[in-house]
Amino acid sequence: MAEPLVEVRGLAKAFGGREVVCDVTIRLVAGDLLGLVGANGGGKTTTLRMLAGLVTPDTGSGTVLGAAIRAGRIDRRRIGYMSQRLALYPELTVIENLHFHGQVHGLPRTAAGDALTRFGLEAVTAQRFGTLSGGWARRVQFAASVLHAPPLLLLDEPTAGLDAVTRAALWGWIMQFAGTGSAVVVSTHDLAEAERLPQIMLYHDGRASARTTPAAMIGAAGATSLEAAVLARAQA
Ligand SMILES: Nc1ncnc2c1ncn2[C@@H]1O[C@H](COP(=O)(O)OP(=O)(O)OP(=O)(O)O)[C@@H](O)[C@H]1O
Repeated sequence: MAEPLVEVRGLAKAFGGREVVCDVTIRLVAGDLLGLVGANGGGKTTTLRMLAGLVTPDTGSGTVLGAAIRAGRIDRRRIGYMSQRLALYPELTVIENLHFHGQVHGLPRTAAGDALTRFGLEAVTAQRFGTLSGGWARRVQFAASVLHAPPLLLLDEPTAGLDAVTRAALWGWIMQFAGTGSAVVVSTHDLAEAERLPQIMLYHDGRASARTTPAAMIGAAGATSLEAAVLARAQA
């Protein structure tokens, strides 16, 4: 059996005495593409931040890339993390940001140029990151998060607010990246998008359903779409 890249059990996190993630268990091996799906405020971002080593779980156990999740030793350099906030340097141009990112990861200088071509960023090469439109900024963020070919890629609502063409391109790159043998976790509240993912966990108020396929969830609800299945669950 393949060695897990992530194997965590019973993760929980509270802020100000309110539990926002409760008893979440995730196991990922190379090639997995898992969607964390559900309404705003359900705990998806907090889960991703715990996997990224940015938030320490209050309880739970297990490892992320071999490091104990509660010991604060997760090697963040081996993780690609795309947050909902625009996390690159606004005053640097696109190529400068990618060069900087490449340098941090010890990549050859050619890596940034390769990424420009791969993700169709030539038109904005010399533009300051802070002046990009939302769609271009997301593309650049995605390029930065995969530049170092991390074995674990965590994407928080990567397609939120994007037009249909950019969204389709981004999903294409996400699927392609998962196919290279890394594990990818992607959060989304867009159920039509989630329906295309091979595996999902449905979040509601900090609790996540067992991992399943969209088809199984639709079938179990006797519904015709993931959206209808989730609505049926919410009204049950
Ligand atoms: N650092 C924090 N301090 C206090 N509360 C927080 C903190 N981080 C998250 N929360 C709260 O935890 C809850 C879960 O938030 P989280 O961002 O994990 O959900 P989400 O499913 O990703 O939602 P969204 O889709 O809106 O990003 C929310 O009510 C949020 O306000």
